[in-house]
Amino acid sequence: MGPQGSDTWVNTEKMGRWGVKVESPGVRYTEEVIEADYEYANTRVWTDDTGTLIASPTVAKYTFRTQRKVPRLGVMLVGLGGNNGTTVTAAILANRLGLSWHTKDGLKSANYLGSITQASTVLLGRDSHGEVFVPLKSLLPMVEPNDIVIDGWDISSLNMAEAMERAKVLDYNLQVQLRRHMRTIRPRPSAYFPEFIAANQAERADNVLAGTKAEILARLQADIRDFRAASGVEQVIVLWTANTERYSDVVQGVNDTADNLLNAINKNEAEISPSTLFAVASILEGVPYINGSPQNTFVPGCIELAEQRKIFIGGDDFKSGQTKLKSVLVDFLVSAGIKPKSIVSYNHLGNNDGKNLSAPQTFRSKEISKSNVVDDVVESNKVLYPDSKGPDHCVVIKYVPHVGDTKRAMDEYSSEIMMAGMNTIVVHNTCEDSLLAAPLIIDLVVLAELCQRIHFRVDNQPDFQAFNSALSILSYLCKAPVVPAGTPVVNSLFRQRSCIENVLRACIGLQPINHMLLEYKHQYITKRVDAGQDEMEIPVETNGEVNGCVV
Ligand SMILES: NC(=O)c1ccc[n+]([C@@H]2O[C@H](COP(=O)([O-])OP(=O)(O)OC[C@H]3O[C@@H](n4cnc5c(N)ncnc54)[C@H](O)[C@@H]3O)[C@@H](O)[C@H]2O)c1
Ligand SMILES: O=P([O-])([O-])O[C@@H]1[C@@H](O)[C@H](O)[C@@H](O)[C@H](O)[C@@H]1O
Repeated sequence: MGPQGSDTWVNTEKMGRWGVKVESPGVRYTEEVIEADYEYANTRVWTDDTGTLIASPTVAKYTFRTQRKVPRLGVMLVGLGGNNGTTVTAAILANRLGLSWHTKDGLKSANYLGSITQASTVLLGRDSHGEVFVPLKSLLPMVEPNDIVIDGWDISSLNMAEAMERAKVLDYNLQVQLRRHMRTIRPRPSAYFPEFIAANQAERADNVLAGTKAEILARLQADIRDFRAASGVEQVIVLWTANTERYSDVVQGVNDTADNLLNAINKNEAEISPSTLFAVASILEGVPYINGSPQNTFVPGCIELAEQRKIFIGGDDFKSGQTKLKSVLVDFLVSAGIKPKSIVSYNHLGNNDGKNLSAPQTFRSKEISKSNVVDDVVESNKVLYPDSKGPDHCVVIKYVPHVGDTKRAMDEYSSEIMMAGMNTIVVHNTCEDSLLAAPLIIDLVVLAELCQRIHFRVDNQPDFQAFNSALSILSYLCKAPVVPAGTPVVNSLFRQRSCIENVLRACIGLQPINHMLLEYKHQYITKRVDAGQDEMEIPVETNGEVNGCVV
């Protein structure tokens, strides 16, 4: 049987689904699991007593075990009625219904462009004709976004059809087709503490919960249980796509430990934000919580609570456009030995996110996440930055109502090149910001759900374990990755993507693609042999492999 009960492993018109099956002594398939032995090669570095840097190869033996049954997934969005919330909900409905709509540029159809799980491929290996690329989602059984059940909360009471219209993101002819489906979804009333977001958001806050923070926490937990029971979903993930909050102060005795955080909620402490309250509710209900905004939802006490309860948390702040490109350009420049000296990132947008970010305290949260994304690459090159002093870096966001969700981003990268030369790259980018973020929401929940089904054992450990609570594998999707203590923060986009690809490959017993192409870099002593309908040259002293393919 193939994944998810299919009876074939390769793409067929009938199924339209891909499934990759690995043939190897170290990979075992049962009805319930895919189990794979994997040698994890690494390099340990240390300095000996002469000051010489020593590098030593290491190998750890892992056994990965992935449950094959994909659960019916429910996703509860905090900020359901916002631009991102309405857009991702509409996209799932439009794809599920197979909708198409007329625009001035012709007939358009629903898709998941911008999602790496739904629209990207990975290099699997080589056959006798060359490289074979397969959809990333074919490596392991994953949730089908069309099957996701959406629910959530918003401080605005508009139903989802009204909220979609307010967002002004999707084409009118698509909205007309979606209206009757969207109007039946109405956000649940939410936790609203005005001091954590811009004052200008008060005008939409007509759907809020009253009571102490402990009473609100209990209500949010009840909402999660109610959704699970009423919808019949088997797994729930809560994801914050509500407004950016100001940073919470980390206060000893209030939110510095799990016990203090729970006590602080019971004492109705002021310095507990709505987003942290949602995180605590999710963790206490045993469901993963992902933060799509830049604020420090995961105060130390919240992280400790997640670790105690072994619940996944992920974030922060969707890495959707200007910052995503920055994490590529700076990586390219620095790894090419070119020295960025100044980076200026300006954008203006007119959606409600931009309106909320027009307040200094909420803008500061975003400024931090948009600025720190170059730190790892600067730190990686002491030839260019011996004192670790990186480039001048300026982030500007302006609220211009007229442009709506169609953000205008302008970036300037000025870099020092050889012999006192200067290189200046200017980028202009216009996009509907929510159409960049919505596919990331899909990827975040699809990957977080998959990680719940992956366990592994290392060397001779008797028991299988899960990933750490802070899901660092989600870093590719976030501006400010939340990682376990002591883990390096990686912002380089293609290092982050390689992490996802190679963890999925390890789960099916495949080594990382190393791009060395050694088999094409030396001359084989060959002989001509029959190979099916034609002849092929194969190496004489090998097991019949040529160009890495067994013939
Ligand atoms: N490209 C992007 O759109 C992008 C990229 C990265 C991060 N983000 C972040 O995603 C978040 C959402 O972006 P958006 O464009 O959808 O913004 P939005 O303002 O359109 O939507 C936010 C929604 O959250 C609601 N809300 C505010 N406080 C709430 C609370 N306590 N509980 C429940 N609902 C609450 C608001 O009423 C609104 O409907 C923002 O924090 C933004 O910074 C967006
Ligand atoms: O494009 P990007 O930097 O990845 O992310 C976006 C910012 O450019 C924009 O200013 C902000 O309003 C959005 O919330 C989002 O953060």
